[in-house]
Amino acid sequence: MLTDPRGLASYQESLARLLSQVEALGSTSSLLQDAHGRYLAADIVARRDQPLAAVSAMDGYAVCSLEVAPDAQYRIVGASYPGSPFLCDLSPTEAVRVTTGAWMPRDARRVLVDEIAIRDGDNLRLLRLPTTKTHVREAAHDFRSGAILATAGTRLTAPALMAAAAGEQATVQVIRQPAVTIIVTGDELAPDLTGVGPYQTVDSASIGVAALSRDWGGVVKEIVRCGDVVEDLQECLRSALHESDIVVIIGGASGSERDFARRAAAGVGVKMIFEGVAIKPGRPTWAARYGSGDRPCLVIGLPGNPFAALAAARLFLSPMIAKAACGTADDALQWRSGSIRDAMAQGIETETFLGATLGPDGLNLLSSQDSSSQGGLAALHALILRPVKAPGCAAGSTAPYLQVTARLGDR
Ligand SMILES: Nc1nc2c(c(=O)[nH]1)N[C@H]1C(S)=C(S)[C@@H](COP(=O)(O)OP(=O)(O)OC[C@H]3O[C@@H](n4cnc5c(N)ncnc54)[C@H](O)[C@@H]3O)O[C@H]1N2
Ligand code: MOO
Repeated sequence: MLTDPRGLASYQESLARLLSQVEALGSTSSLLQDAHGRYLAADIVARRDQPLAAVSAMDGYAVCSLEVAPDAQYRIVGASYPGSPFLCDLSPTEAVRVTTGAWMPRDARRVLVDEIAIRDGDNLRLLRLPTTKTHVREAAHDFRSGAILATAGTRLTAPALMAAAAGEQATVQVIRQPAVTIIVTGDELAPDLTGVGPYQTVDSASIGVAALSRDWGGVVKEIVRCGDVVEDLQECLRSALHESDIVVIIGGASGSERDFARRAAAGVGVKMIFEGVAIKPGRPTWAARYGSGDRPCLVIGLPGNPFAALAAARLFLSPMIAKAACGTADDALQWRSGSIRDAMAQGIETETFLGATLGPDGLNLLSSQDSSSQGGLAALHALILRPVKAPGCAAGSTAPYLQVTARLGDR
């Protein structure tokens, strides 16, 4: 394996060290309607049979005999609709009007669908013979009370929420979402997006990193802006460390006399996990842990250059949040293989992640890969991995990529 000239560890090694410090948070109960996107801490067990009784699968007429003669005639004795059943005993010449989902009358065995029925007042005769299909959904044909509808660890996506609701689960046990505080450092950063002064920079990085955090299941408690003063940064850090599961510091990550993030963190008693990673962009990324026992807090320091901050957040922060929110980082580490539309030169001495757009015909590299570039970010869908000194390749070659926002692997 090639060694980084600065002695920094690889992405995989740094990520593994970081993730070994992350544990799934405890559980909490939530109303089902508020649990969208959350991970189940306990199985969802059906509290009822579904359906509770046999129901009609079609609009038509329920009759009690499976055998139907071509000249059969019936007297319609009532109507059963979903929510208002008509629960009579039927004689062989009686029929009950039913619509889809209505409880079948007792003893009714089949439904003669509207398409073959001719109704005249209370009398019913047939246009032609029915098929062998009964058009009846038997009681509990979907699931029985006690059936497991979703297992612990499942993400409550739209389909999973529907299953949980069908099982009559008004409240569910879900894993607590990690509370994320974002601290942004830099004297040059404008306090808000309106009225940015001539020597100021828009704080775009925190907006993107906050959104990415939410995408992966974090709750962003606060975005705190702080100047380049160690003591101020330490004060922000101290309160963030006590109120959050994850603290993100953007900027001030490299080593100049104006970069204070790591110095400030060291001064408030965090234990470094790594300081810099052999990747591009994102080399100055650092990580640390604060406290132990019940409520440790993890700190991730991102570079200030916006594309570098976003890429490093996707590579490190998303898996951290995913692991804290569901017990495994797998959902955030779904590497896929994609066809790259452009030819690529030989890889450099550092493992590189290239921004790309993902379309139906493969991946297109963004025109600028500069770590400060933001003009093309609206079309950023994926990060392509270029290993150290990867051989140059022609257009149409395949390479591993990670999607930036979408979860590919909902379990
Ligand atoms: N001599 C060296 N210089 C640099 C090195 C190095 O190894 N040796 N590393 C470079 C790399 S790589 C990166 S990435 C940058 C990032 O360093 P910092 O984390 O210390 O970033 P800052 O100095 O705070 O800011 C860099 C740049 O980004 C702008 N910025 C900062 N915060 C935000 C924000 N929230 N939103 C938008 N833009 C932001 C800031 O104004 C600067 O322009 O260091 C290289 N230098
Ligand atoms: O990590 Mo820096 O991201 O290359 O500009």
